[in-house]
Amino acid sequence: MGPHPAVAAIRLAVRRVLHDVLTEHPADPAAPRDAHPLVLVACSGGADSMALASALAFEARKLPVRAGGITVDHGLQDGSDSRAGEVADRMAALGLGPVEAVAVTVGREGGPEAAARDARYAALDAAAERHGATAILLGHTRDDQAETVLLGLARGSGIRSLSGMAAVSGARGRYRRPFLRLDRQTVRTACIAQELAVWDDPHNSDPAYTRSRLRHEGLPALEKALGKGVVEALARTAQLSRDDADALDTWAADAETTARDEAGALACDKLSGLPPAVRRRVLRRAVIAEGAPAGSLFARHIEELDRLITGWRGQGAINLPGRVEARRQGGRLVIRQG
Ligand SMILES: Nc1ncnc2c1ncn2[C@@H]1O[C@H](COP(=O)(O)OP(=O)(O)OP(=O)(O)O)[C@@H](O)[C@H]1O
Repeated sequence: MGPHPAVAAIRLAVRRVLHDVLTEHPADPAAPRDAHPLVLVACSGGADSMALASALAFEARKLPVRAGGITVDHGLQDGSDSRAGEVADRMAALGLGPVEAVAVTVGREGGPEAAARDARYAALDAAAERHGATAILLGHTRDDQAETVLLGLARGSGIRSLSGMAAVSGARGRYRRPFLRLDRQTVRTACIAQELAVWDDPHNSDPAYTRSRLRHEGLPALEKALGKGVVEALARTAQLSRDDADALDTWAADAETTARDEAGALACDKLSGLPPAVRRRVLRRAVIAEGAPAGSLFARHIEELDRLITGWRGQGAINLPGRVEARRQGGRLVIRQG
């Protein structure tokens, strides 16, 4: 008898990603194990990432791939360190190695959820470097993707935000999300079918957190009103938006090159001839290139810059995040760090 269909589905999703990794980083099956690429799972101990850990351990045995795991202790609850140790033990029991529990200090920048996420990714990046890992797998599902799209919509963001999470992201494509096309229910069923011990993060059901309210109240209400297909539709919106946003970014990169003069200033007439979506992207790129942190550059900053270009006065200056100044000098826009 084969595995439960849900278990087969999660294993297939992981196998595909491992094949992608091996296509990009070919490994000789006859070479010593140490020479095989290392793939780590980022595991919170929750159902999604434990299912991912189990599928990685299973699939890696059949391939020239080493499989390990990292769990991050955010230190936000009593006993979180011993729980992280337990998650590491569970990963080791699945046959993963190396496994590591990493403690981080969570700052306050941007609110508790964003601060925890930043600290987590910094720790995962550092772990990947330390262990020489080729890839890190994350357990985001199609349901997480739908939530991310809705959160972007509610912020009034552009299509880049609506494109949600990429299946492959990070420096050199380090982060991979094998479950992005699987629904959460399949992943949870796979956990139950394999009798995996999982830990439920109380934050995931705490109504103080926006994502948790969306997960437990918002999405079920939407499904009731619009039908069960809404999660799949939102995930499709993410994919379509990603393709559109990528196309606009490429257009903006070309337009920026064309608009720059020898001194690096932007020609206002060339910018004003561009569609607003492309012009906004060119401006954003130019400001970030001067050192403004992407996360602190908001739509209102770009709108202000846009008015500087299209304004009739032909002069003026504005200050932007990261001590970047934009100055209009007749037909030119000079953006510099002050
Ligand atoms: N403390 C952590 N340590 C390591 N990886 C983590 C940690 N928290 C989250 N991750 C990774 O990020 C993914 C998304 O986490 P998030 O908490 O947003 O979603 P989730 O649906 O609750 O996932 P899970 O059921 O695995 O906890 C997880 O599946 C896991 O791969």
